[in-house]
Amino acid sequence: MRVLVVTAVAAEAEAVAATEETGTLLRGGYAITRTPGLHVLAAGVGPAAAAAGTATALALADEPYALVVSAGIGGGFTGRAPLGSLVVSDAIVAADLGADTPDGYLPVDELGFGRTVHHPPAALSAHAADALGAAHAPVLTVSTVTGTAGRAAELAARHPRAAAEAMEGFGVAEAAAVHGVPVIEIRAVSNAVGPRDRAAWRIGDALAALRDGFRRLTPVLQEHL
Ligand SMILES: O=C(O)c1cccc(C(=O)CC[C@H]2O[C@@H](n3cnc4c(=O)[nH]cnc43)[C@H](O)[C@@H]2O)c1
Repeated sequence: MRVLVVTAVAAEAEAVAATEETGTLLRGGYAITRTPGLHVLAAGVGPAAAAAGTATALALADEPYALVVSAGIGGGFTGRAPLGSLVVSDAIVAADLGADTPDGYLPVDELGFGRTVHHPPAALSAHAADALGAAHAPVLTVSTVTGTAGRAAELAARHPRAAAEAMEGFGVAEAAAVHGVPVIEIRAVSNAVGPRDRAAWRIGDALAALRDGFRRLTPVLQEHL
């Protein structure tokens, strides 16, 4: 069983891999840390970087991966995912991939092309959420971090079950789908989705939650993969 975990930055990769070993460079300049059963790639911030890095790692793998995990810190929707908590996706949703119209936002699938949702394996994601004490809910992928109450309310109304937003999950999922590999997303909440307030970020707490979450995840992966 081999799992590819894709983070945005090195601090997230270090929390996930929980090893003293430093990563090596994959073709394309991506840092990858290989531990038994878990390969952790830092692919950069945003859906495009995440898709490019994931696709590269999957294409260059000498053995197939059984699962791809998009992991890192994220924003939590108020009342749904508090600071320092974890969210395991039951859906990975592209929340700003579409068109603005006089009648409101239209997602790209309603425009007649592409898709906006990937569904992780249901039993695996439910078991993972249970083992991690995490919310089991949709995670939104955005290209622009939400920074106002108005935008937060708009997203919360459009996605009433969404617990978190981040910037990479949908890109990772698109690349995984091309390679026929299942995908889940795990986010540790570092900030609330809403008005910009950098002083309120709790990145250290979120990275600690991510580290603890991956320690609990290993037996779940062994059972399902
Ligand atoms: O400058 C800001 O106001 C600001 C607010 C939140 C996050 C950022 C980032 O640049 C971090 C992007 C990075 O972290 C993930 N992340 C963390 N919190 C959020 C969020 O609330 N919404 C979207 N992404 C978030 C993201 O996946 C990136 O990897 C800046």
